[in-house]
Amino acid sequence: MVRGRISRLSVRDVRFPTSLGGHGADAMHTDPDYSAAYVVIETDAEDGIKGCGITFTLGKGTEVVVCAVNALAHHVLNKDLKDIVGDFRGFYRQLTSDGQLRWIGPEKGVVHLATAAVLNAVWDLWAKQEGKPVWKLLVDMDPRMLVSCIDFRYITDVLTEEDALEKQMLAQGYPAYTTSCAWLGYSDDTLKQLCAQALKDGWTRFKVKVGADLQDDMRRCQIIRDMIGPEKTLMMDANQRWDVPEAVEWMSKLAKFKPLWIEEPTSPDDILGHATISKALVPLGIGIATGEQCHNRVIFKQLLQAKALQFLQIDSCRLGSVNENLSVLLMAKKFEIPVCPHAGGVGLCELVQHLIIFDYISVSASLENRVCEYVDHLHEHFKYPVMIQRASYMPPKDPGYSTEMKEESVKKHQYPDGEVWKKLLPAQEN
Ligand SMILES: C[C@H](O)[C@@H](O)CC(=O)C(=O)O
Ligand SMILES: [Mg+2]
Repeated sequence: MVRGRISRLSVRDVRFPTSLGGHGADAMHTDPDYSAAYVVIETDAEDGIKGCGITFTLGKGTEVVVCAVNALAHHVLNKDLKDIVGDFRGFYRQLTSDGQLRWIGPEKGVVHLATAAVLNAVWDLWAKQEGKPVWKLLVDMDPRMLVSCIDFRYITDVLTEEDALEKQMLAQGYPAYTTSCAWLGYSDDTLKQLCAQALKDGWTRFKVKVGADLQDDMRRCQIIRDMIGPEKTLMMDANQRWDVPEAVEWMSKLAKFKPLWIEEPTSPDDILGHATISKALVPLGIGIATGEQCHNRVIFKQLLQAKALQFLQIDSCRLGSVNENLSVLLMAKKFEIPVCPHAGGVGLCELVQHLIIFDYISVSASLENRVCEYVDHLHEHFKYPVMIQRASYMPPKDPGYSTEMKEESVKKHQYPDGEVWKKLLPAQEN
């Protein structure tokens, strides 16, 4: 039973100095410090249960997301949780359609990242109170209640509430792929060492970062293909580095390494550009994957309508939490496009596993061409870290959205006053 009135919302800027090890680097984001705006909401209920939510950032700018969370706080404070989840669509819309704040969105950028962090905390709180992991809360939910969480505004031309009520169920662990071996910040030796270890650990699908330098890409892709052999799956990720013709030309040269997909070949806003690239590369056996920087459900709708992608990558912290992701999962089902979520960062694996397990059980009922990203960084800072077995995500059992961070990790990494940053900042200033 949901209970309590939201009595407190706090938000902290938590940063991990991942750039020091080259972790997370790609052709456009060369020195990311994986970070999060970390939201905790409390209620006046006697159970003392807190809801924790994050959104993922790359270091600088997290303070801006923190400001945006604070600007949204008045929509959450003093609300009964029962009223929020009883009209979740209305609450979602209240956050995303604030008559003043929407000017600096709408439903995109910093204000949408902040919305995701707040709503992720609400979902965590709700699931903890129900004593279920979020995926199970969703699976068990009456379909009418489920669709009542979705804001169908702007997508009724492809998906209506009636369409959404026709989906079905099943259950299992979820196949994963690894990105951890081949960040652009890694030397060839590190790449080889991590790839050998990943093979030993049973990984069969690997993603490599490309796009900064063609000769470099050819060499690194050759190393990986030689190591994993012809049968295992290779994906490539350019992180928006190219113009449209450049993407086609570059990938035509990398086609010999047989990538399943090229991810984010160009600007995430260029729907027709993605369609052009897709038209050119699909005949070479290369699909287009995108979504980790897709603003909202409307852009996903248009990518689907334009046949601009073959693999759809939802992100648990960029869209408006579970609510908006539900609408995208249902649209992907309708267009028969497999969902292969973006994960990694700080906590993205922890969150998105709930969405993809729900997708499999309740929406797609298929594993064909479906795989969820896994990145082996920063899980030790979470109270309920992901569990990977035989290169698959095992369904989380703890109540909530797996969003809660260990308090000592938050304290240590809080920016700029945490122990880690107090040591690092004077060194970086010199
Ligand atoms: C900056 C991030 O590490 C980015 O490269 C992640 C990404 O594109 C992915 O995991 O995919
Ligand atoms: Mg990517």
